[in-house]
Amino acid sequence: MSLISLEGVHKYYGDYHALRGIDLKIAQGEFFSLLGPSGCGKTTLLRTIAGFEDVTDGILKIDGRDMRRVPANHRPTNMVFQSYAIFPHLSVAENVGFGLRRDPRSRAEKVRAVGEALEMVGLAGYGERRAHALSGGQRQRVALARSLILKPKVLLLDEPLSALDKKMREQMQVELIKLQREVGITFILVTHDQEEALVMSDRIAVMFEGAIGQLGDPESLYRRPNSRRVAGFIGMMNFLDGRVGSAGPTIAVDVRGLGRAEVPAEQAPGGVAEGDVTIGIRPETLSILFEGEQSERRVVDGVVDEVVYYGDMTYYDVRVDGLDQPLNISMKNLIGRPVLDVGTPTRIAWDERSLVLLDR
Ligand SMILES: Nc1ncnc2c1ncn2[C@@H]1O[C@H](COP(=O)(O)OP(=O)(O)OP(=O)(O)O)[C@@H](O)[C@H]1O
Repeated sequence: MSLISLEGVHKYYGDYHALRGIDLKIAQGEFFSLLGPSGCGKTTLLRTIAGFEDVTDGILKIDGRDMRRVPANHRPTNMVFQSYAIFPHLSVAENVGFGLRRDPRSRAEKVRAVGEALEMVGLAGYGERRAHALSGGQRQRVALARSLILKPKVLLLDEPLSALDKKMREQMQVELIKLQREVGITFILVTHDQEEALVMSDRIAVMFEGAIGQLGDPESLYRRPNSRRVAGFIGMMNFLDGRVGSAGPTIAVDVRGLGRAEVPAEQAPGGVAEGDVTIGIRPETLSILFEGEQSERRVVDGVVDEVVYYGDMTYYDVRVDGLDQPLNISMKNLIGRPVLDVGTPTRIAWDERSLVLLDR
């Protein structure tokens, strides 16, 4: 049975239709992310699950129980906020134990619970520190410990890492995954950072304008986006014009600039009809053929138009006859492989298996 289930959930703020028929089931122990551009409704959906917003229409159940008229503080959920609202004048231990104020357990038991929670988030021994003397990452851990100590069934995280610098954010991502596996609590994360969602989640719902555009595990979202919008939001993608000649178990498609291709139907996850389509190709599935290299794959000629060097990778824009936009190609930098200059004539290898057929 799913821990959280939403059926036809709508939310209006006055006339504004913020959630437009959300159907979603989230399992016990899942790391689930809500991903989407600013204003798509992900925070609204999270706050609806938490009970800070009511459902205008539809059904929300947690643990089999209808949540209508169940206030936030009586739900088995706990929210960790973006602006880690910890009390600077209290000690770390006092902050973490804050939610146990009215708990009937003895003082000794509470002290033990605080110690356990601090240990979980890697802050054992920090209990006596004043909260204001902590780094951003440490404060975020205190906020987490403060939620975990309440033993919620579901932890709701609203952009919890957005205030941290890149290195710290990446470190905390790994720690959060480990922590979630250890405690086995369902995590629902709101993020607009696609990389964060891909790294951390078991499954992701990609949202646009109050609705779910696609729901899936990170790999299927990346490899088989069901629309141009999803494809453009997750990772880099080249979009080419194409024309479908016949659509059956394999789809015959004419890809402008590249040529004819036969594509298995599973590479059109959104479905496809005869006529004009958009074709997606990820930059890392195209490769530049360097001096003397041969390829079994299809090959097309081009000229290097732009080069961006990233240390481990180089990103090339390569002009190809018949295409309005250059192709974006990412190449791993290997020893003995030169970085090409702008203007270098080159050949590009591509593969029918990496084409994705998308709506226009
Ligand atoms: N209390 C409110 N009253 C009226 N409109 C609201 C309210 N809260 C949110 N909205 C609107 O609902 C839409 C969805 O907002 P929401 O905060 O859920 O988006 P989001 O996807 O979380 O975006 P962001 O990443 O910018 O936080 C927005 O257009 C927002 O302006």
